[in-house]
Amino acid sequence: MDHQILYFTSIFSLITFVFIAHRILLTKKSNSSTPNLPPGPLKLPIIGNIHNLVGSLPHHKLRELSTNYGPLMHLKLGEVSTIVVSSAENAKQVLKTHDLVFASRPEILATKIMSYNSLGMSFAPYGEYWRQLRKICTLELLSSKRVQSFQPVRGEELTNLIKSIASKEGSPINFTKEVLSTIFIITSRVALGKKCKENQKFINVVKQSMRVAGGFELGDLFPSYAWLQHISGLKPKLEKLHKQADMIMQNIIDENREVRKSRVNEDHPKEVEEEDLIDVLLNQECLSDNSIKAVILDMYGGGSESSAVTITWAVAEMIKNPRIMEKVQAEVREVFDKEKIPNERDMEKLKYLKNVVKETLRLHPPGAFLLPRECGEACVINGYDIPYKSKVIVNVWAISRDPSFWSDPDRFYPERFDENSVDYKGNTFDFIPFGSGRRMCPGVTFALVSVEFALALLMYHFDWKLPNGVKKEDLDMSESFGVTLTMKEDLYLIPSIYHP
Ligand code: HEM
Repeated sequence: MDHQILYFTSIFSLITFVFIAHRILLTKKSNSSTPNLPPGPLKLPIIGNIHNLVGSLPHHKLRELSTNYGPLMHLKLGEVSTIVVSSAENAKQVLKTHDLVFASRPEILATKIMSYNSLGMSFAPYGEYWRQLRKICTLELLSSKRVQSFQPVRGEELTNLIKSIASKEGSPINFTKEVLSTIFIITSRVALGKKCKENQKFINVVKQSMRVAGGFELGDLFPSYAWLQHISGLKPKLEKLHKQADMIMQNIIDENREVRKSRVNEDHPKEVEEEDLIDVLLNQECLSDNSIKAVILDMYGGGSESSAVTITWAVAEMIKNPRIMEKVQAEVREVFDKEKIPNERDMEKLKYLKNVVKETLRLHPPGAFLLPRECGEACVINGYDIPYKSKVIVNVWAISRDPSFWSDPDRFYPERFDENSVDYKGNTFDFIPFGSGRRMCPGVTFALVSVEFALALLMYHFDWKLPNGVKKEDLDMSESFGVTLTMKEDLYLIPSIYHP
């Protein structure tokens, strides 16, 4: 036994030694040909700047570092050359001036496993395949017309949410969970159809994989050492979740194919308005089953938590600022009362509520770093060399709190948008919660309709207060960094019915 322990310790020490020696040699070699990189903190052998990220949340830490090293910063995270962008001007350089150079995404273990080797739109390499998917998504899946056609599904599920909350009147509810579940169910029904029996199981698998995939992964930081992927245990966890998700989705696809066949035989195919996203995808002959499954996962991964978390942050901010909540409630109640019944069509009249959503996305962008980009060819920005294959992180969270653009930047103040006509199109680089350029979020319309209408209903039907005598000043607004920037603690609130 002792011999065995000695044997394994020696092997382990030898591997560690070879690894460290190899890294030091590589670091020296690359240092000798270092181009004029953007400034950044001193890089340590092997780990580079990983230690600089320890201690607080990554978006906070990177903003702190950028105040010392500037809005275009170079870090080495393990093996990965990383460019951090922390100002609107530099974001414009990356996302507009050099849009084409930065149109790809780096390969990430989680999406490689979950999205069938990055077959989804979010992480597909820039090129013909991605263009095809993007076209299908913008013209077929997420066009305004299609988003409108899902109005009954959204209406029904949001009504269920209101009913469920009303039944718990007077007692604390887990607001975060209630909203997240509803948004997941809406996505599920829109993507997979109402009758899918396994929706709830699928939702759970997707939720789990998002939990597991958030954060920096050791294997992604040292891509040339594939064995590191096994150390964190992430790979087997993701593989297991992928298998479960794959089985459920494949069943749904097969079932849908059967139904379509029998409908064609009976000579009454589905009307366009009845089509779920899966029908639309099955209509595209160019897509393999794996591509269809990867795109469905995009809808969940991209759309569910980000929309739900925006609603939760908005309500938390309003709880802290009762004046704002009262103003929103007065507006919503006046508009909806006039029409007798809440209706998505009246959303255009809710100017102040729309400002509240904008202000929420400014202070709490769900994608604090957008989705990462990759430098497709060496280029120069502001006189600095950006190496080929560098990973690019745009710290949107820092940009939308930049005091040189935003007065009193940390204050939740929706009125700032009364005079500021900034929109979500990604042309004003101090406000880019949905990104910008060719990889900008294709789900903006879908997201805004869900977020704004859900908020309007929650403000129309209920008054809200904190439970157990918690004062608004004591509400914990700490963040948790993951696939999306969520509240660290679930938000608990007591509803009282205003409009039954
Ligand atoms: C409040 C809600 C949402 C926010 C804040 C958000 C934000 C973002 C951001 C920042 C990106 C990266 C953009 C870039 O790299 O420039 C993105 C990409 C993406 N989003 Fe969203 N998103 C939201 C909702 C949705 C919804 C509802 C869907 C679909 C149903 C969706 C689907 C996608 C997809 C597929 C991509 C990848 C696009 C590509 O790489 O070509 N998102 N989103």
